[in-house]
Amino acid sequence: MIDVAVALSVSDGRRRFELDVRFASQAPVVALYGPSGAGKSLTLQAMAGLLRPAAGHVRVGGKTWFDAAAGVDVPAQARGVGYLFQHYALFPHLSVRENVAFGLTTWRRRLSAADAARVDELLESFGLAALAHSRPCTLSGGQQQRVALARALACKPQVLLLDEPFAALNPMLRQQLREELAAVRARWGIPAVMITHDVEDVLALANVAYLVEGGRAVRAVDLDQAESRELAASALQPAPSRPPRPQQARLRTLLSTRDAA
Ligand SMILES: Nc1ncnc2c1ncn2[C@@H]1O[C@H](COP(=O)(O)OP(=O)(O)OP(=O)(O)O)[C@@H](O)[C@H]1O
Repeated sequence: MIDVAVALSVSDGRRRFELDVRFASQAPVVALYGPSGAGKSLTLQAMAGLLRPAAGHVRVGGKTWFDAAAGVDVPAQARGVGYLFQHYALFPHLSVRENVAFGLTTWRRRLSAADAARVDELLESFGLAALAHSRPCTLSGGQQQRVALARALACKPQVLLLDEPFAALNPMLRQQLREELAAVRARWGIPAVMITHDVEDVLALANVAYLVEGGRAVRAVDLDQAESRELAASALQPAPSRPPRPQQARLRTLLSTRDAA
């Protein structure tokens, strides 16, 4: 169960943005979908403990990571989050294998045999074994993305937080990597929250999608109950100026929760 209710305000002195996002889902893959600047990345950062909300809570898999009322605020490094950043953020001076193993090592400890086996399994799963000793700058975009995914999974996270995981890839690679991610995520049984602008990502990977607009989750779409990809895609269009269509009545049934809260 992923249960998020975060309220916070960010300001750089001239601009101010109010975030008040709530959603709760048992789904293995939750998508946060919506226009640029809607508050999706801030939500993920608050889940990861990189931003401290003024109010609300973050609960994942029965554990409370943050609860403003109860004074709970588990440090980011203790939350068990596998975070995939938009631009991968690989360490350029480390090899592929060292990047994947990064979260499992400390400056004085070598990898345990079990951790080393896990790293090797991830390298194998993502087709990276032959590149294990290469540096990130010598890899293609798709290969770099696989390294970032493997690194996010290496520390056995409670949840994967994926910020636009496929945005930098060409359409063919996107499709391939969606399939790889879906397979590996399911095999390791780790729930994920994914930010995306791309309806295809939602349709390929998510069980439920929350449309985020203006700092709020304004609508939930249960994709497991979607009657068709077309209907699900229609349901995810932002509200303004959507022309009335014959499917509208059927679409309403897709919107299992009109207000995501
Ligand atoms: N430190 C900050 N100070 C002021 N405004 C901020 C700060 N951080 C983020 N914002 C603003 O908050 C809003 C939400 O940002 P956020 O990064 O969550 O959007 P997003 O939905 O992830 O967008 P995108 O899809 O483009 O990545 C944006 O308008 C952004 O400019």
